[in-house]
Amino acid sequence: MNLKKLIQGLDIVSCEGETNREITSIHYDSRKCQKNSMFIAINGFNTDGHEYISEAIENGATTILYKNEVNKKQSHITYIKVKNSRLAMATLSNRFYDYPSKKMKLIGITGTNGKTTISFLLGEIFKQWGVKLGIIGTLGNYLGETLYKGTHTTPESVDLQQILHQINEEHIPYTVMEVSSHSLELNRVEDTNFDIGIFTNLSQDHLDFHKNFQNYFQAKAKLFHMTDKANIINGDDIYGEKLISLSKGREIPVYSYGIKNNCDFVAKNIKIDNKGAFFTVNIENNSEGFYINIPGIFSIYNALAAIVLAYTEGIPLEITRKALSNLPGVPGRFEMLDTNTPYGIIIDYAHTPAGLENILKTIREFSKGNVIVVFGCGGDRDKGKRPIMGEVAGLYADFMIITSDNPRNEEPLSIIKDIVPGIKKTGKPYKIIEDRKSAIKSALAIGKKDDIILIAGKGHERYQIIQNEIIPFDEKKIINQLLGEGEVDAKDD
Ligand SMILES: CC(=O)N[C@H]1[C@@H](OP(=O)(O)OP(=O)(O)OC[C@H]2O[C@@H](n3ccc(=O)[nH]c3=O)[C@H](O)[C@@H]2O)O[C@H](CO)[C@@H](O)[C@@H]1O[C@H](C)C(=O)N[C@@H](C)C(=O)N[C@H](CCC(=O)O)C(=O)O
Ligand SMILES: Nc1ncnc2c1ncn2[C@@H]1O[C@H](COP(=O)(O)OP(=O)(O)OP(=O)(O)O)[C@@H](O)[C@H]1O
Ligand SMILES: N[C@H](CCC[C@H](N)C(=O)O)C(=O)O
Ligand SMILES: [Mg+2]
Repeated sequence: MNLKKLIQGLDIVSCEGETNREITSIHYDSRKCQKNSMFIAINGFNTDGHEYISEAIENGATTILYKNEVNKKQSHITYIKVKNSRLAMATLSNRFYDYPSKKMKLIGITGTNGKTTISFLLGEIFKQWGVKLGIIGTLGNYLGETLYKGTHTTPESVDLQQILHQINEEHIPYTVMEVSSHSLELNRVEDTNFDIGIFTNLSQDHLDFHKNFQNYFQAKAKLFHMTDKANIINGDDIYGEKLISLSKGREIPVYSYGIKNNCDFVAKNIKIDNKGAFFTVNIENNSEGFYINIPGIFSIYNALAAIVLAYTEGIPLEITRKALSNLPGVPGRFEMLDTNTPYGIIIDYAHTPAGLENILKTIREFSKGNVIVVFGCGGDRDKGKRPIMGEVAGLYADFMIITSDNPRNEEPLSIIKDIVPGIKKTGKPYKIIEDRKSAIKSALAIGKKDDIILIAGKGHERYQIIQNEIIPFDEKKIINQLLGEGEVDAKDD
């Protein structure tokens, strides 16, 4: 694309050098720059992109978009100074790929827990409907049936617009994407045209980044001002209620869902067993029955969000009903392993106090024996959630093994030390085993008939992040190996 055209109307502080040149790609990482590309220098939290400008040029960048001062400018390079390089990157990426979000129906999901699960429920509903759906989220980016692995739940703006463009190229009419609070705060989704926004819930997470709950909520709330067709909101969540009042000022419909409050779509006649949950919803004056084959009250909330979206899109209720009752399972979410053990083993991605509480409460309801939980907390992430997770585990489990999750650059034992005071409040027995594999091994050795062992926190992840290294760590394979038997259950491998 011609640079002059690309930067037209952009809020530019200064521009030096030739603007009549072709830009073949846009990059925020100097190591990825190609011939005739644009490098956008971002002043990050760890390092400063401005330090890599010469490397970007060596790799072929001919245009540099930047925010801070740049010394030693080269005459054959174009330098464009802006006030906010992340924001400019989002605007330029959107234009570079010719506004891809405008050419599809885009559904954004935000909230602390449930985003990936709801996107998978929608994936199954659309599959049954026979309409292609792109999915962008924690598990990667699905273009129809093809999975492209990603590094973030919500990609950086350039990557996001490139994926949306690819979705257009493949003639996929709908996309559902998880919109993380980081992405809303860091302008990754700026200028993206969302049709519908879905809100799941808000509870403690990511306060390392947002600093306080109000900022966290404000970041999430942005999505509901970016939508132009409808907002679908959990009316039982207090932050959902706030969003409903905020959305009322907008000229688009707001559909609320819930169990307790006076919502537009309310689940009633709830019956939960160890395989799933049945409930009815009043739709067009008919009491419609649904069964989701994932247990737990939280599954009903996830199902409701998907049902409302499907209903408002005109998807026949029969299709939604069939999809929800035959879900193939969401990788790493309430994944009950198929083992020959006298106890059950569940792998789940619960990594927040609310997530852990929901899953443990659900297991508690159907477990005939003891509930044993193996978990830790991520390093370099919200420290405040650690003792709360300890307390939640103590309240609902019979025995806990506290271990490492992704310690990143923290000392695993100091993370564990932050969890312990919460457990101590409950007086429940626990053990500390820093090495996650040994912790799992110990749980398998303790397990007795009818017990449930929950291995929480890492879900679909197949690695551990220790310092800056990503080390292979596949919980299913490890359990398999420890049990010394054949395949445990390799359905999503
Ligand atoms: C807090 C956060 O989100 N940080 C993101 C941010 O990093 P940053 O601003 O600190 O960047 P930096 O590492 O200081 O580097 C500054 C710039 O120098 C560039 N650079 C760096 C080195 C080099 O050799 N050359 C070069 O050009 C980098 O590409 C970058 O553009 O911008 C980077 C580039 O896009 C992201 O990779 C990085 O995600 C980090 C790795 C991360 O872990 N993010 C997590 C917390 C996250 O975003 N999670 C949410 C999900 C959360 C949820 O559960 O809801 C997500 O959407 O994935
Ligand atoms: N509606 C819900 N309410 C509370 N907890 C939930 C809900 N849905 C799922 N969970 C719990 O949270 C965990 C994570 O679920 P999921 O991956 O769907 O959330 P997410 O919002 O995509 O998380 P992330 O922010 O990490 O992408 C699940 O493994 C489960 O334990
Ligand atoms: N999306 C979440 C994932 C947490 C998963 C957990 N295993 C951890 O590393 O803390 C985050 O970035 O906080
Ligand atoms: Mg997710």
